[in-house]
Amino acid sequence: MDPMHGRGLPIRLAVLDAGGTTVDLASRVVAKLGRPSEDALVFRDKASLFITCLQARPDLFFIDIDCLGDEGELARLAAQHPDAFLVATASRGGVSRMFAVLEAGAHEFLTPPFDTAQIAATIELRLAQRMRGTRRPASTSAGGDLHETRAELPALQAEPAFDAFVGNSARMKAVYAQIERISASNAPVFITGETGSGKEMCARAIHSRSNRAGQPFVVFDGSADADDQANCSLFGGPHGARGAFELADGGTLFLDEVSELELSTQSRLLQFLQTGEAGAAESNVRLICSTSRNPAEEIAQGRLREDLFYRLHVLTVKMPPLRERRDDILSLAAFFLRQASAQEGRAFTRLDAAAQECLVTYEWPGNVRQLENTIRQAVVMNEGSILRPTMLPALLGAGEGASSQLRGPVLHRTWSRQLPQPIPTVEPLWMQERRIIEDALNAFDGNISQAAAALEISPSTIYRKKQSWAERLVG
Ligand SMILES: Nc1ncnc2c1ncn2[C@@H]1O[C@H](COP(=O)(O)OP(=O)(O)OP(=O)(O)O)[C@@H](O)[C@H]1O
Repeated sequence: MDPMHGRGLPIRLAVLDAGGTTVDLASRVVAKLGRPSEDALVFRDKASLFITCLQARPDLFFIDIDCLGDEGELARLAAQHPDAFLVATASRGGVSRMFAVLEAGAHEFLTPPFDTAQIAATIELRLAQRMRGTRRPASTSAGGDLHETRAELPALQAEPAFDAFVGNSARMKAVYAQIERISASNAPVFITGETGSGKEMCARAIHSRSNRAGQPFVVFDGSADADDQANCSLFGGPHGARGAFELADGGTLFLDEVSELELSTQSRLLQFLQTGEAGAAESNVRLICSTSRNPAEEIAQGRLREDLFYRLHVLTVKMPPLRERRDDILSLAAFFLRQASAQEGRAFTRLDAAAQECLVTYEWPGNVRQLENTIRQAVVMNEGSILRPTMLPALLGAGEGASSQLRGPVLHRTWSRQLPQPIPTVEPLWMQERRIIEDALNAFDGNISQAAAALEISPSTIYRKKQSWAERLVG
């Protein structure tokens, strides 16, 4: 049997369009396909498109590229829906734009005037080729497939992708490539990135891939000691006390938060970079420094010596914040869930769809460390095999407001050391409604038709509600 190839199975179409032209085009094209189709999922903004489609798994996308933003977002959508057929539209084209859009993962790039018959024929052909033998079973009805489609979500990759790093987003792949290139050199490395984004992990990966791998890797926290103490701790003290440079001899010294060192200690560091001497002795140490602050601002404020910065800034890595690589959130969450469950003796194996949605839409100002702490807290405080949104801190579910309050260019370091605190609120009506509907969906294992029948509403009401929650959560 070849269920997806059969013409009886309705096509699920998702459209992103701020104006209306793309919706109109999509419906005219789908009408010509000679296949049944479900009611189109129409989105006015990209955030609700991403969230809802993660579960709905459309077969066909019509995306107004101007509404989506840029080709990077298109690549993200294509990566999330490798089996779907992706049509990008724009009011204006151009060869270079067309190449960029197709390279990002679109199958077609259309600009007016649209030849709907031609487009339908192309899609028909490609759908038949691409969808043969894949995805939803033929018996699945339009309203009753959430369970099946969710089960078909690609298995979350819970294994490290590179050294100890979990995450296969394009941004992290670029970081992995940079680490590989940088490892072979002996030059200083300067790592920037918000707190908790993985700077120390990056330094460890550079060390473990370098020819110093068998030698010590010493971490020195520039924010930890007062000046005199920092000087001694780094360069050695009176009475032969060994400093971090000596301890790291032959290996790598990772100097975290370099701009928090006093300027006199920064001068001694500069001296090391100029002469190779740390304290009285010659030192064979590779220096990797980091900051979670903006170096330009630190220099402007007089907290970071400009000459030191330029000496350090030979090879650089920028760790992207988690909110700029949301593709990694669920893999990381699955990894931390498995790890925390094993360590805490719990039975959690997966996150339900609503919990996934909470995690994917949150801003994560404390980055990967905050995600790790959040999952661990949920695992420790709860029992069961499925992690649900009610087990997560209220801050994540609150979505609106919470994220914008916490968003900011420079996050204070101490933020990541704290777990998000629940915000006491009266639960708005739509949230209560969402909880009731989600409980019903859970009770019927995600089957929308059955949940709708039990709630005495229509399946399409559930779809509409889900769409409106997604809009509220990002709104
Ligand atoms: N890609 C990743 N995969 C798995 N774990 C990660 C990843 N990135 C970070 N972590 C984990 O997140 C936590 C924070 O990482 P790390 O200490 O490297 O961040 P940082 O940027 O150095 O933080 P800070 O600025 O506060 O010093 C660690 O427990 C680390 O193991």
